[in-house]
Amino acid sequence: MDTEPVAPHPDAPTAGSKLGVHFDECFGCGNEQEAGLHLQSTVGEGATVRSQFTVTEAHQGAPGLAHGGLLACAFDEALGSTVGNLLRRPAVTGRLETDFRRPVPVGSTLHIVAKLDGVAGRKIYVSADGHLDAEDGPVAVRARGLFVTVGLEHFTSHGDADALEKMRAAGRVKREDWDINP
Ligand SMILES: CCCCCCCC/C=C\CCCCCCCC(=O)SCCNC(=O)CCNC(=O)[C@H](O)C(C)(C)COP(=O)(O)OP(=O)(O)OC[C@H]1O[C@@H](n2cnc3c(N)ncnc32)[C@H](O)[C@@H]1OP(=O)(O)O
Repeated sequence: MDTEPVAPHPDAPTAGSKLGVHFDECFGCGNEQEAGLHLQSTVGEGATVRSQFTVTEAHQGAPGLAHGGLLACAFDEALGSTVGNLLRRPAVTGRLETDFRRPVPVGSTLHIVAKLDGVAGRKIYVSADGHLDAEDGPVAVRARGLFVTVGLEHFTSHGDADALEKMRAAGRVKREDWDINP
């Protein structure tokens, strides 16, 4: 199936909108994960989302340097948030590819710009660049992801049966936020 260009959903948040936490216990963005990444995201121009996170001592691999898997986690979150918020489709990561181009030291902030690249049926292609310490800083990490659209039952049948209720109770993602039959 050919990949088609994709535009944000008509009800997607507009450029400049700050995106909230989608789940308090999420390692990527949640407030209740002390050692988590606490990624903060804002919708950018076009089909983009801008995210930042600061590397702490909890994220080390080698002394003083971010663990590559943790950096991949940041991109998973940034790309997933781009898909979820801009397309309003429930989707999970099928494939995540990362290029580590420069070391990322503890204390540095990664500025991630993620964009929608296209869709082919249930497959959603996204990519992102992570700039070191400034929006126009050198690219330290680059990632490409394939997300696959799923039904909401993916989360309740494979994860927590009460997943949707828990997110709704916390004022987070609601069933009506999703375009379930795009
Ligand atoms: C105001 C706005 C409100 C809106 C609300 C927004 C709020 C914010 C929202 C959201 C933020 C979220 C942030 C979270 C970020 C983190 C995300 C994660 O980390 S997710 C966890 C890790 N991923 C998994 O656990 C998946 C495990 N895998 C699976 O469950 C399955 O393998 C699945 C669903 C991916 C696919 O399984 P199948 O049986 O449904 O479908 P099949 O046929 O296998 O695949 C469909 C198509 O995709 C391709 N595909 C699947 N995996 C692939 C791969 N690894 N590489 C290449 N192609 C792959 C296949 O070849 C197929 O393509 P062909 O249709 O045939 O062309």
